Amino acid sequence: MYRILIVDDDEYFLQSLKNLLVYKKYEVETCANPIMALDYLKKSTYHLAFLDVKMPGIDGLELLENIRGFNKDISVIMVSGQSTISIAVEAIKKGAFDFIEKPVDPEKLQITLKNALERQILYEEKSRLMAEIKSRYKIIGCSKAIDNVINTIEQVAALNAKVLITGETGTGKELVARAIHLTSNRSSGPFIKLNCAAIPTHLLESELFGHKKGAFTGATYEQLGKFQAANGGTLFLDEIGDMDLTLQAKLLHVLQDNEFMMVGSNKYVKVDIRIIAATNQNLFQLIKEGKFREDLYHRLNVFNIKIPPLRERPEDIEPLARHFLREFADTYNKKIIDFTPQALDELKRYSWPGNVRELRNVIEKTVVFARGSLIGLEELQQQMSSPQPVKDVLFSGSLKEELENCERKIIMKVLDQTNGKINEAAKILGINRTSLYKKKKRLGI
Ligand SMILES: Nc1ncnc2c1ncn2[C@@H]1O[C@H](COP(=O)(O)OP(=O)(O)OP(=O)(O)O)[C@@H](O)[C@H]1O
Repeated sequence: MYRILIVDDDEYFLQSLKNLLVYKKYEVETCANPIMALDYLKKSTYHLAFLDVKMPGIDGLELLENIRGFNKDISVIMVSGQSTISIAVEAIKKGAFDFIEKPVDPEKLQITLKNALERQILYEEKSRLMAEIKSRYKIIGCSKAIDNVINTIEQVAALNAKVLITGETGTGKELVARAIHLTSNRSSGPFIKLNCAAIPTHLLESELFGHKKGAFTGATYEQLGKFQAANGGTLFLDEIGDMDLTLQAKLLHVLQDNEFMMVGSNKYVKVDIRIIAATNQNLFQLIKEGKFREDLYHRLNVFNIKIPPLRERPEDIEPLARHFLREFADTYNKKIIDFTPQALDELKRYSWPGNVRELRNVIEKTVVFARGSLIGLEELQQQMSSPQPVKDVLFSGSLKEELENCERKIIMKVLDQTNGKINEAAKILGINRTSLYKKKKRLGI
């Protein structure tokens, strides 16, 4: 049953509106004191509130502002004896759902109530779905950015539309792609990932489309490609910015016509797949440089999900760190319950160039070596690749040069520690192998 709170200093109005609503089978409470109304709203759950605009102490608009400070969910309908358009507009701007005038016209009240409660049902359904997506796919974070990402996952999942996910390395692009797949009506089909940067260009075509026996030297048997493997499901093209121009043209053709030819074949094969692509590169820049086809970009970018780097959403660090702490304490059977306040501060202060992947790796290593039930600052710093705060660095060249020097030194040190083992070094640095290869090349290591 829907619960409604009516706040008005006019006892006669309170009682008559209450009678009307109780008659319509709503559960109603009344409050003649606006300050006390705040307590009511903090202690109990209501689906809807009627607030009188003119009340002694704090008026309805101020009360509305206060309520929005701690409760974004409740639908609020403002009620006024001498309404003006400007008050109504202001109320809507402050988050009211609608505005009704005294004396209340029962028919108008009925329509407003119906609309408000319908919005409430939708709102609750949306919050439930968002919470479910967060917990089912373990997408952790309380920032507005993460809420926006989840919102978009929920919107695009049911559509068959292509999605382009952008964001720096380690921000969670693959996690989001999997969440879209699992929330969609293709969830029982396969989710196939192809990392376009990890496969040499000459092999990528056959990886994507498959090849016939004898199609090229070494093709001793027929092999199906990722397109066929993903039939009925989702194909996740990671690092799409690294795909070579000739292959981009072929991919464009498949996206237009949903058909392709295996290497060495002259017959078209039809497939039913959804494409999700991701990149940590700036595709606009690549288009400008003639390295990425603009038409392909538009085909892939029907919906765009941009995941900001962790340093731009520091409020996510604490919930993520605690989540990974629980995960690894379980995995390694350790009785660790939390971080010390100093360790938490350090986590929040660091800029996380490798984003969530780096944070996850640091927490894993720290848990492995931890002794007590709390992770302290020192234990944590031992596992962080660059615990120095940025403000301690003395600049001598341009910022870009300094950053590159710093990056070069760290990568060389870690490579030295791991005897040149790329996989291990990438893990310590919190980036993937491909990114490490690219960085080595760019920095001349
Ligand atoms: N919001 C999040 N909540 C929980 N785990 C996360 C979140 N974001 C990222 N992760 C974890 O961080 C790690 C890296 O994420 P993922 O591989 O999805 O990043 P990516 O952006 O695809 O990286 P790359 O560009 O290097 O391929 C994974 O272990 C992933 O589960």
